[in-house]
Amino acid sequence: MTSMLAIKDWKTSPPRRALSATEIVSALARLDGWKLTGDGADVAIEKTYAFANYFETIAFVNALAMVAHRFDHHPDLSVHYNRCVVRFATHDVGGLSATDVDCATQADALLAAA
Ligand SMILES: C[C@H](O)[C@H](O)[C@H]1CNC2=NC(N)=NC(=O)C2=N1
Repeated sequence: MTSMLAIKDWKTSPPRRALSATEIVSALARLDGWKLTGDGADVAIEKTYAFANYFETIAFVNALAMVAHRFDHHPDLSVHYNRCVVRFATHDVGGLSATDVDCATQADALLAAA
């Protein structure tokens, strides 16, 4: 069993690469509510999660921090009273990688019905 504190070691994984435009379009079609934002070095995928109150918002942020730690992949967050804007990009490839799509999927899974 893997500890919740285990961190992904990208050094032992195949190098990541930037997704092509076609791969980004097809990944976004499979994701719920995620959109492309920015351009060039600022490109990212982004989603706004809505919550009932501040406690729910922060609970989500804390759960997302565990995903970020596990993947060693850290989203930009805009945290508000009842919403959180999550933005994923991969600095190491200067664009979007499969890791952004995987982390977006994991973020959605945090809120999926049991
Ligand atoms: C050394 C470390 O694994 C890398 O710098 C990781 C850390 N977190 C990261 N987070 C994001 N969003 N993109 C990255 O390229 C990235 N790289």
